[in-house]
Amino acid sequence: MGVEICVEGLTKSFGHQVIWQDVSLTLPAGEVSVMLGPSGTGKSVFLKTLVGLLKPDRGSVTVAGRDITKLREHDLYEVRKLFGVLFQDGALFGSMNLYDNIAFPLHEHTRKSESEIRRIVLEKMEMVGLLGAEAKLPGEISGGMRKRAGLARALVLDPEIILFDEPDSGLDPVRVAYLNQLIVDLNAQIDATFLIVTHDIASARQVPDNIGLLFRRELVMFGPREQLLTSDEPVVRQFLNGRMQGPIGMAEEKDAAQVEQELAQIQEPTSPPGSRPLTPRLLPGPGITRPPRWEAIATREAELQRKEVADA
Ligand SMILES: Nc1ncnc2c1ncn2[C@@H]1O[C@H](COP(=O)(O)OP(=O)(O)OP(=O)(O)O)[C@@H](O)[C@H]1O
Repeated sequence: MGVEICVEGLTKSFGHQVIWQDVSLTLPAGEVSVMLGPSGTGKSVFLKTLVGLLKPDRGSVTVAGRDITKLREHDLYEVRKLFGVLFQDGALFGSMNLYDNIAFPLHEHTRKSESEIRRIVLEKMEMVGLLGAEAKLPGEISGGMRKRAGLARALVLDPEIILFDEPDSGLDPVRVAYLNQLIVDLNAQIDATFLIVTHDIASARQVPDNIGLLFRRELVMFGPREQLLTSDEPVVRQFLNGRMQGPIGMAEEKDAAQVEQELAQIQEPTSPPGSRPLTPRLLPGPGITRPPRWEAIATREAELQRKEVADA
């Protein structure tokens, strides 16, 4: 069913450089959340802190009831088994074929028989659409296939949580669309908690239940998708619309007067309620049962749209 991750008052710096401070949020069990933010705002550092690869200066990260920031290495190792991580480049071993790459965590962390390992590897390869490519080397396949192979490897230990670091980086828009569908389908099938770091706004609009935005060392917002997509918060609107005008600058150096002037120039500085139809959610593909929460989300989103129209 996936597990909840509860982050409270998390702060991380490297030397004198504060990356982010006082970050608090809950990633609900079994839901898909996306973390956005301009380059260098510490999204990857956030993922690494969640999985215990980096230690925060302050705050807690509670996973399955245990604060991982306080755990000793041995206990942390146990909690890490709940996680699957898809790194940006798939992080595959170049000299191993896909089968051996995907089987690697099973050989490392379990005592399963070869026939059981084979069954699991082929099952996960089928889930990500890679059946038949077992003998290929990572260098012989496309970037999209490497991501899928990395995802199959992240799945073999049946994780309760999957962290995706820019799964769409370097992929063309069609491959991104296929990957998004795969993410939504997988979430419906395995019910794990997903956190995706991405720069791709189209994905962020369609895929998650929840969206967060990091900016200027703070978590500006974290909440249900529809709340962020209809937000009037200038940073959120600028980022989701991919505009130059607004608080986010090339090097985050804009002053308040400049921001105000820019916002006044935008055609729809405060879009009237009801004028922002929600981007439809990406649904699980045919034959995949939707998790029960989908009905509640659809009702919630419909209510929000009705309220916006009524307020207009
Ligand atoms: N191990 C480290 N030691 C020192 N500084 C680090 C370390 N890891 C990350 N940083 C710094 O932390 C900041 C945030 O980096 P991070 O890679 O998390 O940003 P990001 O939001 O993921 O960026 P992008 O969107 O470009 O991938 C950067 O200034 C980076 O140089």
